[in-house]
Amino acid sequence: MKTEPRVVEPSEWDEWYGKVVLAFGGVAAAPEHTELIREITEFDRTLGVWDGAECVATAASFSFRMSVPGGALAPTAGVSMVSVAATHRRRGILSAMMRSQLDDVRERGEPLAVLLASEPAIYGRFGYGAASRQLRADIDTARVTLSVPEGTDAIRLRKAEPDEVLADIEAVYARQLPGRPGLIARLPEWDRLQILDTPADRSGASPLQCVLAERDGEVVGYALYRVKPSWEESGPNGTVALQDLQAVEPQGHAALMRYLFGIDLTSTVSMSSRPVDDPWQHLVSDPRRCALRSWDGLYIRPVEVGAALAARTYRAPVDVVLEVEDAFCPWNAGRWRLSGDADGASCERTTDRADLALSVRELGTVYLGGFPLRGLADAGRVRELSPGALAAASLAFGSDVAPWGPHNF
Ligand SMILES: CC(=O)SCCNC(=O)CCNC(=O)[C@H](O)C(C)(C)COP(=O)(O)OP(=O)(O)OC[C@H]1O[C@@H](n2cnc3c(N)ncnc32)[C@H](O)[C@@H]1OP(=O)(O)O
Repeated sequence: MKTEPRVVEPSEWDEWYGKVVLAFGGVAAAPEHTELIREITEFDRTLGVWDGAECVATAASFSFRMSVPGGALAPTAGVSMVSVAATHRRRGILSAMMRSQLDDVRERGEPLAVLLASEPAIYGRFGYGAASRQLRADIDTARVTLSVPEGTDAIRLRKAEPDEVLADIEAVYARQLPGRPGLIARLPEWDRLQILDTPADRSGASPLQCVLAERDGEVVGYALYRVKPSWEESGPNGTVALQDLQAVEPQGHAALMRYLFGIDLTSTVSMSSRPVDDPWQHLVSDPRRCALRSWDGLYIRPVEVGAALAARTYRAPVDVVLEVEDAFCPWNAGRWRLSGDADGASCERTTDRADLALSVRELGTVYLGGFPLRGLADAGRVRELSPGALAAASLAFGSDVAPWGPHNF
């Protein structure tokens, strides 16, 4: 069998997408969901592997722009829908697709690739590092109270149908982009994917609901959520399942959270993908009763190390030579001098002595500023070769705002 991945023709897409669905458990999405996925498909970035007439593996990427520390939007390949048929697994097909895809991303001049992994163990070997975490919480709103900041009462809340206020929602999301590393600028049609609402998406909960936060008539935040009712011997015990919440100011955020806490007949607000520094954590009376925990979030792969490191800014001045190891994309291997500060950076090849040694995967982990280089050094994954270099670089790479990837793909 020829395992060479090749680009998928539009006429092959149904077969191709059917294999994606099968690999993820075989539960077909609603027809409108499938149609939307087809519409957002970039066919020249959609790979398949065929065994005769049968598609046995899939991998797609999208032409995203991702917010990096400093606020620039860096061209980034968004990798998704990766699968290999159970009949063809563990014979190197994923590796062949990753090879082909990363070569293509490089040719396109995109310095970074990003993905959300179905399983954390898959992508490290291809140079992807876990770069953010996503906060999960189940807040006991019957017992936990919220103290909102002064001025919150000036926010007006308005219920709306998500599709009728999509432009307002998107305007708030777009305003967030430069301030939070990891956010992905929305491509055309992807806005509709975020509010897709078919019975299959609901798992027994209500249709998607939307509440807007307005100040003086201007939309400053929104929450998208469902309510899952539950009736028990002791009374109503429903759950508010938060899908997305964005606010451009503290009072908007607090007003939306207070609203969610107060929805009648519910006693839990549940969330599975929030930034680890989500501000409501500073407003609650009892964080223990919020059942806080976290998952891995974005996985970042510097595809062109020099361009990737020059695309972001640095929290403190840095001038460091990195010895980078990259077995899968050897064009990155070797020494790079990174010089930068809060205004910009350059990263060029050098023959100077190295200050720090690390693999490209570790560079991916620290790229968005969510994990310190210091922690990786303590784990033995970064080596300090010049005394003092680690502390300076660790400070410079950090971000005051935690990276977060709420954009589904
Ligand atoms: C961004 C996304 O789309 S995430 C979605 C990923 N897809 C899925 O989870 C769907 C279900 N799973 C699958 O389709 C497949 O099992 C895949 C795509 C994860 C792996 O495909 P395969 O063709 O079997 O992988 P391949 O044979 O190239 O394996 C390469 C190496 O990765 C390892 N590997 C592959 N999958 C996994 C895994 N799930 N966990 C740990 N290691 C893995 C293999 O053992 C192999 O290691 P080796 O080089 O040391 O021998």
